[in-house]
Amino acid sequence: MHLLQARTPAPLKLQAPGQALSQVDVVYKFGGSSVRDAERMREVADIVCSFPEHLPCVVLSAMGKTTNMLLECGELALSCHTDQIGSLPPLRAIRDLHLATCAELGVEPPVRAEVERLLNELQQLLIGINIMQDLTARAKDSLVSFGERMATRIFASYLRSQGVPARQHDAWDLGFTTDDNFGNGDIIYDDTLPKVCAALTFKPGAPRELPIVTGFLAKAKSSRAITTLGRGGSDLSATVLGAALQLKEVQVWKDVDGVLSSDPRIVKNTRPVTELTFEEATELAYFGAQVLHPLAMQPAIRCGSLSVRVKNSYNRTAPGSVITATRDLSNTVVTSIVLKPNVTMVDIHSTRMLGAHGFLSKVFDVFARHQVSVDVVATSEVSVSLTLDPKRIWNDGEVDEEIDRLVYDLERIATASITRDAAIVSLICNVSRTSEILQRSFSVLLREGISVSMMSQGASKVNISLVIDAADGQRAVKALHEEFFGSEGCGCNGDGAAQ
Ligand SMILES: Nc1ncnc2c1ncn2[C@@H]1O[C@H](COP(=O)(O)OP(=O)(O)O)[C@@H](O)[C@H]1O
Ligand SMILES: N[C@@H](CC(=O)OP(=O)(O)O)C(=O)O
Repeated sequence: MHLLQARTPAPLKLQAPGQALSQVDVVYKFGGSSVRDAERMREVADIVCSFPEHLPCVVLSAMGKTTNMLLECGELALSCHTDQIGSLPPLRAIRDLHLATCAELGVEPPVRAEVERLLNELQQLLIGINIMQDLTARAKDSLVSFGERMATRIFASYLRSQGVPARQHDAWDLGFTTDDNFGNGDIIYDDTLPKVCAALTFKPGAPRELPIVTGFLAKAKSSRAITTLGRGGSDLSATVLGAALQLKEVQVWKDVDGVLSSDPRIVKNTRPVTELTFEEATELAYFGAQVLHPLAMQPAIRCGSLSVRVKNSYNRTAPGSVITATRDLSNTVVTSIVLKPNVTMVDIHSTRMLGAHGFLSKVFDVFARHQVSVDVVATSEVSVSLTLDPKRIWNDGEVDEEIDRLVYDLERIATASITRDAAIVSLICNVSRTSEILQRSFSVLLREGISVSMMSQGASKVNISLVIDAADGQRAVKALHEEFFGSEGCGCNGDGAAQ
C-alpha cells in the first residue's frame, strides 16, 4: 500500500465558516514547495482549518516544480516531432503528479474530469507551439497557467470532500487585470482592486465558501489573454487580495521559518528575521532573495493597514517574520545578506563630458530607450558605473546581442566597457550605522582576499550593495554572515548586532 494511502487523515473541521464572520479576514498563500504532493495538500488543508477564528481566502501556486516543467515542455515542443508531444518526459511527470494527487486525495469525479480536460488542453497547446514553431511570451503565460489552474481545483475539491465549503476561482474571474506585458504583467490596480473586492464580498444569504484562488495569474486589459505576474508572483497575488479586501494580514507560507538572515542554500546557520519593514523586504527581494516576489509589498504599502507574515508550512508553530510599514531599528545592524549572482557591470567613461550638465540624463536616456533597468549606480569625476541583471531583462538567447546594441548606443556619447560575471552582495541593514558596517565588512573581505569593484549605499537607507567577482560571491556571503550573525549557537539574536 502506498504510504499516503496508509495514512488516514483526521477529518478537517472548519468551525462554521462565515457564521461569525461575514467577510474573509485573512489571506493564506501556499507556494509550490508547500503543495508539492497529496500529503502536503492534506497538511495545508489542515493548516487552513486550524485557525477557526479566521475565515481565510487561500492563494495557491502550482504544485512543486510544475511551472518549471511546463516551461521545459514548451522548449521541448519546439524541437521534437508532433507525435512525441504526448510522451515528453516533463508532460508525463505533470500528468502523473496531478492524476496521482487526484486519486490520493479522492477528489470529486467532476473535478478529476476537469483536471483531465486541462491536461488535454495543455497537450493541444504544446502541439500548437510545435506546429507553429513559435513559443511567444504570450503562449508561455498560457502554458504555465495550467499549474495553478489544476492545483486550485484539486485543493478546493479536497476541502469539500472533507466537509469544508470551498470554491475554486481563476484569478481573472475575480478581476485580476494586468497590462499586456506577458511574462511580467503589471497589475492595473484601479481595475483589479474594486473588482476583486466586489467578487469576494459575500452577498446576503449566499453560502460562505472559502475562496481558493490561482496565484500568479491574471488577464491582460486589452487583449484579455492570460498573463503572469513574473516568477514567484503568487506572493503578489496574495497581497493584492489583502489590499482589495482591506485586510489586516496576509500570510505567505513557505518551506523556511520566515525571512532568514541569508539564503539557506548558501549559509548553513541562518536565523529567522522576526521583523522587517516593507522597504527592507522589497530591497531583499529585489536584490535576489528568492523568498518573496520583489513587488509583493506594493499592495501592502498602498493599503497602509496590511501586514505580511512569512510562515513555515513545514513548521507551523514557528513565529515566522512579520513585515510592516515601520519598525524600531535601534538594535539592528544587519537584517539579512543577499547575493545576486550573474550581474553585468557597465563602466561609462568620459573625461570631457561627465561634469557637463545633461550628461547623466543622456546616459540614462540610452538605458530607457533599451528598456533596461539598472540595480546599482556609482559615479566618480570621470566615470559612471552601473550594474544590470541580464536574465531579468532579456531572454537567454538574446543577451549578447542586446548588450552589444546597448554599448553601441552608449559609445555615441562616451566610452563604455562591460564586465560580465559580477555579483552584488547586498547588506540589508541599518544604514545609520554605515561606518561600523563598512568597517566590519571591508575587514572581512580584506581577510578573504575579495576585492570590491563598486559600492553603493541606496537612497532607501536600508541597503549597502557591494559589487564583486561572481566567483567570490558565495564565499563573501558566508564570511559576512559569520561576521554579523556569528556561528551557530552564538546567542546572536538575529539582528546582526555586534556581540
Ligand atoms: N533570505 C532568505 N530567507 C528565506 N528564504 C530564502 C532566502 N533567500 C533564499 N531563500 C529561499 O527561498 C525559498 C522559499 O521561496 P520559494 O521557493 O519561492 O517558496 P514558495 O515556493 O513556497 O513560494 C526557501 O526555500 C529558501 O531556499
Ligand atoms: N508557480 C509560479 C508562481 C509562484 O509564485 O510560485 P511559488 O509560490 O512556488 O514561488 C512560479 O513557479 O513562479
